Amino acid sequence: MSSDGKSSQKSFGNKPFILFLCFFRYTYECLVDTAKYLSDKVPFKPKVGIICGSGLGSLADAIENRIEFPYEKIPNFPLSTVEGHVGQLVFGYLSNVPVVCMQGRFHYYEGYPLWKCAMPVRVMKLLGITHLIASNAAGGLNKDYKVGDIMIVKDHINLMGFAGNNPLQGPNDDRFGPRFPPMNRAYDKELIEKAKVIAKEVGLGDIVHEGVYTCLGGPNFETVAELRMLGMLGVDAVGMSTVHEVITARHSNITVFAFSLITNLCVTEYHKNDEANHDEVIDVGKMRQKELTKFVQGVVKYVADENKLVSKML
Ligand SMILES: O=P(O)(O)O[C@@H]1C[C@H](O)[C@@H](CO)O1
Ligand SMILES: Nc1nc2[nH]cnc2c(=O)[nH]1
Repeated sequence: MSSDGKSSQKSFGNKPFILFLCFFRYTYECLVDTAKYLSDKVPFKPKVGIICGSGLGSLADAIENRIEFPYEKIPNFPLSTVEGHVGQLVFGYLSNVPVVCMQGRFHYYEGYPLWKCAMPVRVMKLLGITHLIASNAAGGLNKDYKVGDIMIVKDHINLMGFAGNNPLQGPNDDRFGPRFPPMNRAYDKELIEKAKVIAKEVGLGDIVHEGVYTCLGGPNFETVAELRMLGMLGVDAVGMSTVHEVITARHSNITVFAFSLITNLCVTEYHKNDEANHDEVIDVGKMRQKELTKFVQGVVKYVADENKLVSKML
């Protein structure tokens, strides 16, 4: 939020007009409405936001003292339409830390513009989060990766942004963040280093990598030529999400940690006949759910201890 709280946007007094506007662009007032609907029903302020990727919804199952809001009940929220995405916002405690978790996310290929896909990040900011943990299922492009490995995201290539498709497109509201936010420190270096230690502690040590993620629009998986090009660009894992959520989070000065579960190996040879499919993506998520839950719990605990976030059960 800008210090003076001033905005370059006009604010409209009457509510019906605000809600009408929400169909075209999530104004600050519209998202305040959404956040207020939730905060009126949740007796604590979440400090860490979590986004569960495809097949990773089980990360939310460990949340205690939960309060669940199906997306269709939340004003102005889109709906999750993809298998492997439950479609609810879960408030509660993880490692005794107050959290809010998206059990299911939104994707560009579902027909939502990027600003709509990333709107829950702004709602979570308005609810009080200071840190975001984003997870996703991704294809492994780096030759060292195997199915079931974890890639901690050290950076991303905003491929969709190269064509100007960006969640921050359009008028900027200074109450969220600056017109031109820097992205060279998008992924918190300290959290990355600590996460590697935590990964070892939960038995993931020898399957954890650090790499570059990119998001394509989808819904198709990539061709051989596309993957070869991405490999030449230095991409280690390929997905269809996360980048626009991270850009939106960094715009609002949220500290970000993100990781990919490698659910399939990208096919970069014409003689190979393997084909990626969503069922396999979901299955790999199920295979890894126990260790990943412990991993995320460890990262959340570290964030709370390091930042002295309020951590008490109700
Ligand atoms: O939501 P994420 O990015 O984890 O899901 C990935 C991308 C597609 O939605 C899906 C394809 O199987 O996995
Ligand atoms: N774009 C993309 N997203 C994925 N999500 C899981 N696997 C893949 C993949 O191979 N490509």
